[in-house]
Amino acid sequence: MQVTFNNSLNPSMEKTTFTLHKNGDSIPLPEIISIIPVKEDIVFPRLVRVIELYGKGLITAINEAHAKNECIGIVVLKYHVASPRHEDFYDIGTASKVVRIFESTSDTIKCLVEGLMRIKVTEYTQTEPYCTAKIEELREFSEKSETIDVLIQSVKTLFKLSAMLGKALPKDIIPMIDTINNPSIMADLVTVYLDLHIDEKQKLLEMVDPQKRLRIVFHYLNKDIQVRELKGKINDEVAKEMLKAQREFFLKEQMKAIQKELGKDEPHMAEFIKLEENIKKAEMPKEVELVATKELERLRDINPASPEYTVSRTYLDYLINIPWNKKTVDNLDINQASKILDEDHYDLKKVKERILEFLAVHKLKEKLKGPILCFCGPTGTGKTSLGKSIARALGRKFIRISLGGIRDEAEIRGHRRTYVGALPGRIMQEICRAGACNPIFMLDEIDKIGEDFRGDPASALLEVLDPEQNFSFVDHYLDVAFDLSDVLFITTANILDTVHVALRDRMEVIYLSGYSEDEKLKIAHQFLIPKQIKENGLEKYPVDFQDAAITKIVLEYTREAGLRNLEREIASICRKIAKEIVGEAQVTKIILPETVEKFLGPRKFFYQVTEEEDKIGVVTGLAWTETGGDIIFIEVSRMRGEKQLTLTGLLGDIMQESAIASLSYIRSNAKRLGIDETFYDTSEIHIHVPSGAIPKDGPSAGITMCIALISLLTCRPAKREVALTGEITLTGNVLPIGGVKEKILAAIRAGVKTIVLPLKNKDDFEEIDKEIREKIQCVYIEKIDEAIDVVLSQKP
Ligand SMILES: Nc1ncnc2c1ncn2[C@@H]1O[C@H](COP(=O)(O)OP(=O)(O)OP(=O)(O)O)[C@@H](O)[C@H]1O
Repeated sequence: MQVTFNNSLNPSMEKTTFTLHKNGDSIPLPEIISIIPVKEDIVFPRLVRVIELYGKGLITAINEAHAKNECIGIVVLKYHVASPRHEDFYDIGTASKVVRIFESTSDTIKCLVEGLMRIKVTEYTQTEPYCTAKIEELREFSEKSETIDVLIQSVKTLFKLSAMLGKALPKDIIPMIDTINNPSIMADLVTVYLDLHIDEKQKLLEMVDPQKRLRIVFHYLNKDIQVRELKGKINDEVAKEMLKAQREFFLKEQMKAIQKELGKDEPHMAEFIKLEENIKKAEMPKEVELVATKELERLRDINPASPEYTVSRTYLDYLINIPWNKKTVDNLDINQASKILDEDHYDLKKVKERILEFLAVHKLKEKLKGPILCFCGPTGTGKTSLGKSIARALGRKFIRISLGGIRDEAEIRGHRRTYVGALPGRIMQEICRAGACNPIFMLDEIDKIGEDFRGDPASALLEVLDPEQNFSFVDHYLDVAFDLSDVLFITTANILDTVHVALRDRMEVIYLSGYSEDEKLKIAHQFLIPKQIKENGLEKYPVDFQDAAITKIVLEYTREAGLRNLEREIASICRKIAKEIVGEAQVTKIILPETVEKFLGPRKFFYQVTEEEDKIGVVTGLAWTETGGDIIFIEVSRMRGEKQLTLTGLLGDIMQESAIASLSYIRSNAKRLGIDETFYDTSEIHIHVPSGAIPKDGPSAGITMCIALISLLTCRPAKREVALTGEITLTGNVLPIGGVKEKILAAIRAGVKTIVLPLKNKDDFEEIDKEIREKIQCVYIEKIDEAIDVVLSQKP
């Protein structure tokens, strides 16, 4: 239904044209009129509108009223029903005049009506073919007041404002509204253009007080303006966003074109899209994702031909490939772990026990945080392979890096990206390679870290190994924090003395000592031989290694506390057998001591001290090296000369000082020891430790050197079968030393019968297996003098 404003509405004509009284001369208002129900909109007095009606009854009513120039009453339906009856009509409506009929068919009629006044239906008098009813006029209040004038002005202003804010209105309505001063017309006209529900408009029609209507209209207009303002604001924001998006799109298109010109064409765009996807997939922490996104933005601006592009790209690749949140699932079944450890290693009860405790705590606490384990012991005693077993038992990835000889801090923590060819440190590189953030990380040979002008790698490790700090480890290259707290670090060392004090403090040391001959025999049978047979493809040609043959290898072809060389020699024999099989020669099936010599050549080591004669000035000592214990022979000789001490055999500072201390002790106690007090005035003393190419150090050869000197100066031969170890002080006290088990094993291997130990090492000796202890006699001393008669024979 379209509403149009009657053009004839102007102040001068208002009264004559739009007001109608019962006695008015245009159309008389009869007592009974036809009632026309409309569905949608209300016809207000003094306004015209086009209505379209259906149904024969209504068409007849309109046609008759038009022909007879009679009034009709237009009322609105309360609710939409298929065939409405008069109960469904509102009582109050508008008496109207049919101004013109546009078209009339048998079914519809379209006409222009003009509202005349408010009426009330009092009683329906006819319902067929159309309704007629008795009506009465609803007279409007018409007093004038200042309030009404102000209200009219306010409504005008708000209406105009609403139009300015985008209210859709016929184009000549604003100039026209300025001319209206009648409050009733003003209220009705504005009501027509308000977006109100039909019920609300009906209420306004029913109100006879124009001032009240004006107030309500004012209120609705106000609300309408507020909504429009809000809509405008939202629209502005949306438009701004749109503009921004359009601008970005436009710029990106431009950039693409520029990049294409510069040679950075589509393939690279595809690469960037891929990188963007990968960044999202990498599950990085929020702050890292931000860094990566920024770097990607930077990468877009770099010419792919420039070296800087590669640097930036490599950096991004590292950020993407770091397993920020990728974990392997731990297998915390203690029995299974114990089985795996036993499968891989012989004995090592204490170590295995400690590892199982570790796993048990992990199972209870969920997060394995705590001391870093450090396996300390001679080479080849199974430190690295234990680490592998733990990884296997836990179901974690295993990483191993050797710290031996590392001098540059950047090896641990990476170079800053400003350096040419910068890369992340070994820690982050290996974690990237493992693809999980919770591997077992073995830092091998922590005792061999160096230090120079390029920094102190040990200090960098302090952060890595500190559970309180390593949750935010920052690699210099990556420059973002990575959480290392899920990584299980295990370190290995041969000796603890050279390990940085602070590092040692962070670790729980588990000692692995060397193996005795018997143990080696068992390990060879149970582990090393089956392993080498498998590795050399001899599964189908079983080889029988006799005990005597293995013992021969252990004694004559290896000199170690561990098993590495033993395994190597066994591997060598297996290879020789493999060659026999392939060369179709006669295949050796049983390995006897003779076969060992045939395959491995002449013996490599001569330990047997019993093979040598007792001599003056030559004493058997025990040393502890990285390969375990070893025996050494300290030789001293005296020549004509004057107060000179010569030391040879690549002796370290501590060993040299021990030699000087021994000499001083003898010189100051010469008389008591039965030595000429002036011997040094006329002689030069030379102390030599054979195997001159091997560096030796440590204080434990002190008492050996002292006894060698006493032997020389008293001309009493030293028993070769007696070996000594202990530190000496200037007053002749003997101090305890380390590596007792390794030294004892080496002594037994070499055929030593008696060993002289500092009294304070008694506990260490008693901790060793009884079987081993029974093979050697031990003499404890507190003072060097107590060793003299044990080691030296009487003058010949
Ligand atoms: N108790 C053992 N039972 C079975 N095999 C063992 C045992 N101890 C060591 N091995 C074997 O000895 C070989 C050498 O061990 P591994 O490499 O672990 O020595 P390591 O202590 O790490 O030496 P390094 O200090 O030189 O690194 C391995 O093949 C290992 O399987």
